[in-house]
Amino acid sequence: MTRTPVNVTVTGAAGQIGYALLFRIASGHLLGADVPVNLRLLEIPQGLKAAEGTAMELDDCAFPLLRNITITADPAEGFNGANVALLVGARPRTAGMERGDLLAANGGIFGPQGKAINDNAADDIKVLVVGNPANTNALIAQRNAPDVPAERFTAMTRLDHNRAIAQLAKKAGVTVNDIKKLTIWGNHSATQYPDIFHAEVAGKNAAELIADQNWLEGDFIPTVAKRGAAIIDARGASSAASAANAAIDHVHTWVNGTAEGDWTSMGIVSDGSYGVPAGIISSFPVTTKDGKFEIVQGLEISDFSRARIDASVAELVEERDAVAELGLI
Ligand SMILES: NC(=O)C1=CN([C@@H]2O[C@H](COP(=O)(O)OP(=O)(O)OC[C@H]3O[C@@H](n4cnc5c(N)ncnc54)[C@H](O)[C@@H]3O)[C@@H](O)[C@H]2O)C=CC1
Ligand SMILES: O=C([O-])CC(=O)C(=O)O
Repeated sequence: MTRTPVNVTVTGAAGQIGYALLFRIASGHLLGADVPVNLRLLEIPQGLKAAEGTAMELDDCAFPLLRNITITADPAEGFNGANVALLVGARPRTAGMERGDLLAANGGIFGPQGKAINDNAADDIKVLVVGNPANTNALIAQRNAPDVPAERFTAMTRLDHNRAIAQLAKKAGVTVNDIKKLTIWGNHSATQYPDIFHAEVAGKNAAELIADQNWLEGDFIPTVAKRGAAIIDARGASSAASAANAAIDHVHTWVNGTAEGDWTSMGIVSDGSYGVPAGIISSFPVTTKDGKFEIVQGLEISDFSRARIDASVAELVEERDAVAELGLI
């Protein structure tokens, strides 16, 4: 049976994440090895020529699943009929900046794109915001798309999730395959809280197995939370291939489901669970099935975890208030 192609829009297609992302979408890693895709590359006018070059290379791969490529600087055309939208296009930070410092530069991008999604995307649109500050940019896009169900707007904390899994696996001396139920709470920023208290290492509770509070507080949490800055310091540019990989993972898991006995982390519109104010876009532990996600409920939150979740959520509330002040939501 021939499946109907899925329309996937990528903004910032000519940027470094775009270059690492598009070839994997076209080769079937985003949605599945049997799902044909049409690519819509949305750029600003200055980025169109480079996007055309990338499209030439995509052609040259002769990907069996890639049906057609549209390149445009017009958001209405870029999001026309989109089933999946990856909002990557935004300025990256450089050394010495926090991601929140990008709010003024990037916030203005996401209102018009949210509106264009509202007016042009397919009814089943799923949106992942990657451009920083991702949670609050996702909030801006969501608030500008009143006809789209709020839960279709998500922000990427999967890179943090994957980073935390890698660090925990190293410490425990196991492979990443043995790590389950890791959670990133809060903002994709230095205040995020990577939580190992419910995580499992080969079926055993991670915090009890590691039993090393100094490592947890002095090494694991800051290493994960500040990894983006460490990459900028080492590479001279912000994470690209790992960010693209996380975007692929995020959407693949959303569409195809979490594994039995595991969950993932996604920035989603809070319903008030775990005391996170309803309406802000915060990272939670979620399970996914049939293209829908649910927050994992009933986890016991210790005082240690509570203080860290609250601090990150307080930052998200501040960011929400700042963009409200700027008239972006
Ligand atoms: N959530 C996460 O975990 C991560 C987020 N990021 C963020 O992703 C964003 C993109 O990073 P890079 O690809 O490295 O940046 P880049 O500078 O290489 O590429 C950005 C691209 O976006 C385009 N662009 C700018 N405004 C646009 C608009 N209004 N519409 C469409 N395209 C537009 C630019 O022309 C450029 O080609 C940055 O904000 C970065 O901080 C990066 C890594 C991880
Ligand atoms: O740190 C940055 O600016 C880029 C990013 O979001 C990450 O690598 O997590």
